[in-house]
Amino acid sequence: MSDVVISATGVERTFVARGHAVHALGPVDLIVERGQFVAIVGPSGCGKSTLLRIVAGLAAPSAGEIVIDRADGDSPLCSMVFQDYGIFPWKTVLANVRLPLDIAGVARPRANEVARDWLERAGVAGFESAYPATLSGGMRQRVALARAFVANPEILLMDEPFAALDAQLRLVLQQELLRVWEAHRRTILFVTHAIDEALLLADRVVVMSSRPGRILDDIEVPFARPRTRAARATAEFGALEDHIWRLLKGEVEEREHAHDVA
Ligand SMILES: Nc1ncnc2c1ncn2[C@@H]1O[C@H](COP(=O)(O)OP(=O)(O)OP(=O)(O)O)[C@@H](O)[C@H]1O
Repeated sequence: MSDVVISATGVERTFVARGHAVHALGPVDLIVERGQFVAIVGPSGCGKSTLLRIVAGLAAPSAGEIVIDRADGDSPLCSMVFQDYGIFPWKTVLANVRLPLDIAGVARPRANEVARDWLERAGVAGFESAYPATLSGGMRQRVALARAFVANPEILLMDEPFAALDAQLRLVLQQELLRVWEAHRRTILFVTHAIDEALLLADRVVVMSSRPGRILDDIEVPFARPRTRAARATAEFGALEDHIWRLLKGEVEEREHAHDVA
């Protein structure tokens, strides 16, 4: 029996801006099983962030239905990790990571212990008293990851979390995320513009059309982990990358053509 955690049926979202309705998303049907790592790729403005916000309960669908099945009623539903870290500059690293536990009313000694444990796992041990401004982008994103995992959410929603990092750092943090995910198996929805990142990390890659974002393809990634440099250099990996690239390229070209005609 499969264990479905996210079940979206006919989900759509329309925004009204300056008197005009913008059909941003959908209809989208999406089933995600518990513990799956799902990457979402799609052209700019196709509604990827909107979809994450709907899953998080931060935005309501204009049509359709989304059902989230919680395995543990005590855990928060979702934690979000953004490209710009989303950590508070006026709080120390420890206080930032401890925040979800403070909100949950966990006693301070226990909260500090759990937060320190996650800082160590995320590779930021020793920086507990530092303020975010004194840290590099990579360190800040590690703090954001530690805070997301501390919350022990049912679902981790990651919106281009590594997009602002340089290529080497991005590789390091991708590996760190996989290491933590393999140990703790949270369900992850991970939005990225990088096809290779999606194929490196995810169990499934959901490819979206240009706005209004619909699902063009939903691909099971057939490569065993760890997906080493050698595995990524194979013809199979290249062919899948190419397939996704062609889908996205077609979408972008079609949209540009529509603009030319208009
Ligand atoms: N609050 C809002 N009011 C009006 N329009 C909005 C609002 N939020 C998003 N949109 C529009 O909805 C569309 C989808 O936006 P969204 O941010 O979800 O796309 P995205 O795929 O995440 O984009 P990107 O890849 O550029 O981050 C865009 O055209 C955007 O301008």
